[in-house]
Amino acid sequence: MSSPRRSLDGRPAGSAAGAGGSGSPAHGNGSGGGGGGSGSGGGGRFEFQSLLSSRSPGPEPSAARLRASDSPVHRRGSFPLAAAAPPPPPLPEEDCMRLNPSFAGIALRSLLAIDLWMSKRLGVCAGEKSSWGSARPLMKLLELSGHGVLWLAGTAYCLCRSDSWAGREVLVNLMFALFLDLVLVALLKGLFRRRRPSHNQMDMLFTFSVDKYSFPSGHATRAALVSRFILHHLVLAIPLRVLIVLWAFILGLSRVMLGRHNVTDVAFGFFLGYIQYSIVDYFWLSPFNAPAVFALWSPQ
Ligand SMILES: CC(C)=CCC/C(C)=C/COP(=O)(O)O
Repeated sequence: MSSPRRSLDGRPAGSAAGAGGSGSPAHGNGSGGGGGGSGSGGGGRFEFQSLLSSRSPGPEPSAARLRASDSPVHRRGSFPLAAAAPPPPPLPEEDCMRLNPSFAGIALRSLLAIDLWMSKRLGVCAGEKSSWGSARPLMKLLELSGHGVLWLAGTAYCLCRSDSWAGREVLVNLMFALFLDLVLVALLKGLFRRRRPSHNQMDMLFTFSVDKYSFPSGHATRAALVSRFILHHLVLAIPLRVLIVLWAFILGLSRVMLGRHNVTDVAFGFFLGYIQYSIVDYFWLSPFNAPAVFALWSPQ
C-alpha cells in the first residue's frame, strides 16, 4: 500500500498507484477520488488536500463525520480516500449460521462416523468369508432366539396352555409388550429409514418391509424388553437371571457382528426396550382394569 507521504513527495498519483499496488480498492479510490489527481501533475498535493479537507470539515463536525473518523479505516488515516470505500454489508444471520455449524451438529457427525467405523470393525461375521465367518451359524441361532415371530408364537402357545389366572395375566401383558414393541420399532424404522450396513447380507427370516431399515434394532429392543419383563415377573435362581442378562447383551452384540446393525442401532434399541417395559408396567392389564381381555377365559 502506498502512503500519503509518497504523494507528498510530489510523485504523480498515477505513478503512486502503480508502485503501491493498484489492486487495492482503497488505492483505486485514491486515484479516482482525487479527480485531478489522476491528471498529469500535482496529484500528490491534491491527495494531501483531500486528506486535509476530510479531517477539517468545519467548526462543528457532524455526528456522522465523527463516527466515520472513529472507524478503523479512517484511523489508519495515513491513506486519505480509503474512507470513501463503503464497509462491506453485514452477512445475513442465516448465512453466518450456515458458515458456523453448531456444536451439536459436529458432535452428531463425529458420533456417526465413529459408529460406522466401529460397526464395520465389529462386523466380523457379516459373511462366510469374514474373519469370524465360521461363527455365523451360531450368530444366526441367536438371531432366531430373539425373533419376533417366535416370541409371539411362543407366548400365544403358553397363554392357551396356561391354567392359572396369575400366569394368564403375565402372559397377556407379555403379548401386549411384544405387539407394542413391533409397532414402535416399525414406526421408528419407517421414520428414520436408516439403511442397514453395506456389509450386511439380507438373509433374515420373516421380515416386514420396514425391516430393510436398521434403526433401531428390533432384536435389541426385544432383548431388553423381554429380559426386564422376565426378571420382574418370574422367580428365578440367580444363575438363570445372570444368563438372561447375558443373552440380551450377546444378542445385541451379535446384531453388529452379523453386520445387521450399527452400534447405535443396538444401543438405542436397548434403551427403547428398557423404556417399553416401563410403559407396559404402567399400563399393566389385569382382570380388574381390562376385564374384556380376560373374558376369553371366564367360565361360561
Ligand atoms: C415379522 C415379525 C413379527 C417380526 C420381524 C422381526 C424382525 C426380523 C425384526 C428385525 O430385527 P432387527 O431390527 O434386529 O434386524
